[in-house]
Amino acid sequence: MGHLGMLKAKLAKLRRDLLEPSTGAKGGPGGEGFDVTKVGDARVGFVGFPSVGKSTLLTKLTGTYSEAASYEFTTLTCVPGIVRYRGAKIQMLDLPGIIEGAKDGKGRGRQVISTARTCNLILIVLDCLKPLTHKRLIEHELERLPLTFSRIPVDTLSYGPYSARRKKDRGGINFTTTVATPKIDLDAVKAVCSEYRIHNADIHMTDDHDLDDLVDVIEGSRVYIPAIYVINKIDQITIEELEIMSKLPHYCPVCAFHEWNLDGLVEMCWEYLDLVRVYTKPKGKLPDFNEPVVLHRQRSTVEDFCNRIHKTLIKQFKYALVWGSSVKHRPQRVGRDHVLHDEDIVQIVKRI
Ligand SMILES: Nc1nc2c(ncn2[C@@H]2O[C@H](COP(=O)(O)OP(=O)(O)OP(=O)(O)O)[C@@H](O)[C@H]2O)c(=O)[nH]1
Ligand SMILES: [K+]
Ligand SMILES: [Mg+2]
Repeated sequence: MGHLGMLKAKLAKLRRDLLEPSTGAKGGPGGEGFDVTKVGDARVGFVGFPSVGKSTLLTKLTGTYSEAASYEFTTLTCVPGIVRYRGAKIQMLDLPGIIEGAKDGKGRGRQVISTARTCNLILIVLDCLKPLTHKRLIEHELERLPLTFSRIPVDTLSYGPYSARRKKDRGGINFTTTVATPKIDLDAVKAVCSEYRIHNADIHMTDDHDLDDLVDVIEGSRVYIPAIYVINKIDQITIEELEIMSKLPHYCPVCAFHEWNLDGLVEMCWEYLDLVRVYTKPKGKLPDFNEPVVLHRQRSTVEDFCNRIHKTLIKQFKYALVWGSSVKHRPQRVGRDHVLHDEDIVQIVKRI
């Protein structure tokens, strides 16, 4: 027994070593995510402590096998699967378990967190027998997750007294102003940006403001990733306990193993992803209800719709005809800035 115990401990230690990033390769300030291609209309990442059931959940939800076992750190990499729901393709990512200290580079923590940043929704998977302690620890690890800038299109970063234009990957921080003797200088701006992990941006100030204003502008432009707490293994608790957990906001109780409430979870993901399905209608033909163009609610204008169909379509755009809840008349003629609703039908009329 003693010998077996020692072997088990050694094995666990070796598995943990496997997870440690090799010396010196800490992956930069944000760390590098796993190299998994984004496919589909939205991406959902599973984050949680080891052995809470993330891989079991992926296998049951998507049909893509991800190894599950009773020992910790069974999953050492990112395993993608796909769920098709209401005409949309949702990519789901099973990730290695994270442990306390993940964000400081423990285990594959940084890689997991970097990958989580690329998601449109995060499922924080908890074991219902230890939800509260785990929940606090995970939230602490994810604390820097609110995205700064990374999902905001370049030309919309113009707020209040500042306009900040984010460059793609290089150029550093530039600061320009029309104020003769500004209260702040480039070094100060750089310091603030670095706190927010903004490494490349052009920041222009038209009136004399201080650093607090800059912080407010950046704070105001942060994009948060929605999250659902998936409480797994509810086969282990009583109905009374389950009832309490079901009432908590953003909680979704499931049993991955027996596939209990997985439909409920997918429905909740759909709701939190806030997607908009738009059906295309070619002239003189019926709309295509099988393959909707799936947009995100924040980016669901007619122009966004066109860009998803073809890069150059907007250049030939004259107007669009829209049927659905976003318009009063059916059809109604609209311009490129018109915001589309879920299940609208659109016909693009081109200039000749
Ligand atoms: N009772 C019960 N056990 C479950 C449930 N879901 C998963 N398990 C078990 O929990 C253990 C861990 O499951 P995994 O899917 O490997 O967990 P994981 O979160 O992917 O673990 P790591 O990859 O090691 O981080 C396995 O023995 C599963 O069979 C469930 O709903 N109920
Ligand atoms: K496991
Ligand atoms: Mg796993």
